[in-house]
Amino acid sequence: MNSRIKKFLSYYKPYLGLFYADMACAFMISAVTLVLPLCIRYVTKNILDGNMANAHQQLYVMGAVMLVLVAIHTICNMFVDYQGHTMGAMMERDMRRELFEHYQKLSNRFYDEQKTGQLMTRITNDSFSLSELYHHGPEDIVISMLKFVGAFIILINIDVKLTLIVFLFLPVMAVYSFYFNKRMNIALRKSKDRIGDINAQVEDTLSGIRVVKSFTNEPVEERKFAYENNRFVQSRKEGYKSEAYFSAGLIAFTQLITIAVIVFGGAGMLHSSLDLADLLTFILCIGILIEPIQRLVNFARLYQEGITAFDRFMEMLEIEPDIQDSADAIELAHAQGNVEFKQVSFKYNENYDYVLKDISLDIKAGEYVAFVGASGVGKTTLCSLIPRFYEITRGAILLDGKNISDISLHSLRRNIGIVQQDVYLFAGTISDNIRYGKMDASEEEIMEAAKKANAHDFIMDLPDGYDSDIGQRGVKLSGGQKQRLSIARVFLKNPPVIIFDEATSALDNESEKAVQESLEKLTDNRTTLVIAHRLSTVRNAQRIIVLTDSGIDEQGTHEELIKLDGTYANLYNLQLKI
Ligand SMILES: Nc1ncnc2c1ncn2[C@@H]1O[C@H](COP(=O)(O)OP(=O)(O)OP(=O)(O)O)[C@@H](O)[C@H]1O
Repeated sequence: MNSRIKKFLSYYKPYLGLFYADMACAFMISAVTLVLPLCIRYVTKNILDGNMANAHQQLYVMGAVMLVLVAIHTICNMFVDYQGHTMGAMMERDMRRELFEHYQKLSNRFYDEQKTGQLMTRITNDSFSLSELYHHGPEDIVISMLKFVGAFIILINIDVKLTLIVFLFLPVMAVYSFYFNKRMNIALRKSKDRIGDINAQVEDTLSGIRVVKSFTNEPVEERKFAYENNRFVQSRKEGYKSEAYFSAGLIAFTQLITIAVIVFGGAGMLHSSLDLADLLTFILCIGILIEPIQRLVNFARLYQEGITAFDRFMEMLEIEPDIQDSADAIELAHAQGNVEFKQVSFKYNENYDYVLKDISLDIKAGEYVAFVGASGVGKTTLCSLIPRFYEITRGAILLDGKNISDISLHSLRRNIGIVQQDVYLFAGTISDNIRYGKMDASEEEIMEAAKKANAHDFIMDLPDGYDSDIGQRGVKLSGGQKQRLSIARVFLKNPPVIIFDEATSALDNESEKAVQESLEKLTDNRTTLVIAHRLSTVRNAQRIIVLTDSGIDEQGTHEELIKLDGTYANLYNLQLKI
């Protein structure tokens, strides 16, 4: 069996009991639907013809039988609707969890190329389409087949000629239904895309709401939004038009078939080849015969959408994370913090130029090293290679003498703390965000970390202290406050190596001083790599490494480099003038 089909079916495995029960109910629904008209036929043909002695009693018995059938039908319908959908939702949850876990394994290189909105669509909309197929697919096929074949057998047993007349209509009806259903699907897909465009537009405007307001460009944004919003209505209009043709057409076909049956069946009655009970049963069975067509058309749509979603799901799942643990990766408990670059070269993509070329660098445990250099020269890139956010192209990076590609990713990253330039805070409270450094930290530990990060005082000034909500991405905090929270987070993590990518945007003097002080405390007894933009950070460094496009240009202490009167001295003098 094709491996994708196998994978598709594997999601049923934990719910086989529920699946079989669902199928059994689908079978019962079809059976009862077919037996009911036969009961009505029996009543009209045998009980109501006035020849039965105990007609009254028989009538009540049949009434009771039909009541039981209706009860079974109702219970089975409820089971299919409730448990069947629940099974679909649980399968959807399983697939979503698998994809989410996979997303977390994919590397930075992957995310550099992707749009977050599209990845979100795959994990939400696509899994929903699949859950519908998982649940309704088998059920629709079973019910449709059983009803269609069952109704056909009943009809042909009543009157062959009349059945053939009905079957003359069916191909036309099927073609008509598939045609309009296809158009409906195209419009449906279009309107889903339009919703995606509206989402993107809203996200864009709301993310940049401060810029919009500062330029008083609200009308411009409203126009852009109105454009997308109107395109959505247009696509919906097309969809509703096809839907109207589809639904009204199906009703018309059913009515046409019923009229044909009444006319031709009536003629049969006049010629005494058919009685009233047969004609009545025939008319009741027409609905049962036609309903599967509608169901199958619906199934075709579900199938198409579900399989497309499954293909997209598998495409994503089959992307191999390009940074993984090696087969015999070692666990590094607590590193000392010696970091060595051996002839390291790196480019982001095969088609790009090298960002770093033959970098060799030996940083001793506990050393405080600052990287300086022009913007875009590769300072951030160099540091992001140590936690293996990107795989180096050539050379080797060693942590305590061990090649980082031989260390398990988890233990490597556990030993490295990073304070990013663009601090990312999660929606939630101050406490939640600091705890991110150590998920089992106590309230005392959190407060201790905040104190070390010079964050405690400003936190206590907030109305809810540590329980204050910081808003989406920490919008309710200043740049310096966000940075101190991210430093507190690293204090809790307590790694032997830290990378501090200094914020380029200027902090006010007080904030800068607070950040600087907390950073100094953080660097105690740790290997510290600072991507420096400010003179104050550079001056404190035991070693300054000056990067240029051609690699490491100079290294030494501030005094040594000033004396050298080279690139660093130039940079320094330039900053002083500003
Ligand atoms: N994810 C990425 N994909 C492709 N190229 C990238 C990526 N990130 C950075 N670059 C490129 O790599 C080069 C080095 O960027 P990097 O951010 O390391 O420089 P930097 O020295 O830290 O700059 P700055 O001081 O402005 O932060 C730049 O030319 C940049 O355009």
